[in-house]
Amino acid sequence: MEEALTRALHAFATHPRVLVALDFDGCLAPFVQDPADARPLPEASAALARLASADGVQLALVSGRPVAELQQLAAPPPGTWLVGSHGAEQAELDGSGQLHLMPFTLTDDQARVLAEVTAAVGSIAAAHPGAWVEHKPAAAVLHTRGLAPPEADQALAEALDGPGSADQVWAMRGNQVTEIAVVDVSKGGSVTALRERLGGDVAVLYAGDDVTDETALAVLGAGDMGIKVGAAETVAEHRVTDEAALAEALTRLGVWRTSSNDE
Ligand SMILES: O=P(O)(O)OC[C@H]1O[C@H](O[C@H]2O[C@H](CO)[C@@H](O)[C@H](O)[C@H]2O)[C@H](O)[C@@H](O)[C@@H]1O
Repeated sequence: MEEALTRALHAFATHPRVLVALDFDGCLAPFVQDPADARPLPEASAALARLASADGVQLALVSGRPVAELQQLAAPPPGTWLVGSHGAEQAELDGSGQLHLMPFTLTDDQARVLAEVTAAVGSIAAAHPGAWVEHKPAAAVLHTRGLAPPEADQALAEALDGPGSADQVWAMRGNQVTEIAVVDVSKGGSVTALRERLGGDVAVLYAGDDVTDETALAVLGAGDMGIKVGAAETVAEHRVTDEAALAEALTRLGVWRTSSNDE
């Protein structure tokens, strides 16, 4: 691990209260062809369990995934806060691991727009064999991981320029996906809300790999710590090469955090 990252993590570990907020796909879990097969690296899961057991640490997963799916795939420790659908859904696991989901419903108008968007994205997928549509509570997602790059780029652009440019929708590019949502949410707004929920007096570590994570990395300030996973452009101050390197960083943080509490 780079010396600057080690030093920053060590300093971060000394804050009395910390929020450790993490993206899931491409961050805790390596990318796979079928989203249902994504799982956190075992080292990442062990690090989360250690962090969750430390005093003064609130753990949160902040994902584009629907909350129910995030819980099932990530299997986070009891006490973890969950943000799903890029901020549209909020939930928390209580001390015994029971999920409490905040009510979330679309208006009739949003439901109508989602149906239109879903149909349009379905037509684009049908025109590009190998592409497919993921259905979320507030969005339709065109997946192109099964396509060769030129066609994948074309299909993703068609989704952005077509249904993604309609009124009352918010389109975002992700890793080999274009997502079109009918609610205006972001991971940045979610991280700010999580901080406020803790009373504001808390240092925040956020790690993520994707364009959608940049909004969360951008709301960090003095005393916080942003970590980009991978080589893409970022506003984050720190970077790790891949999911395994992030798991190592989280493990160190957990060890420092728990050993300082033992002293
Ligand atoms: O915010 P995240 O937790 O990073 O979730 C982002 C999206 O992740 C999933 O798609 C991505 O991972 C898939 C499995 O590795 C991969 O096949 C796909 O190409 C990636 O874009 C998920 O399917 C989306 O709903 C999430 O928004």
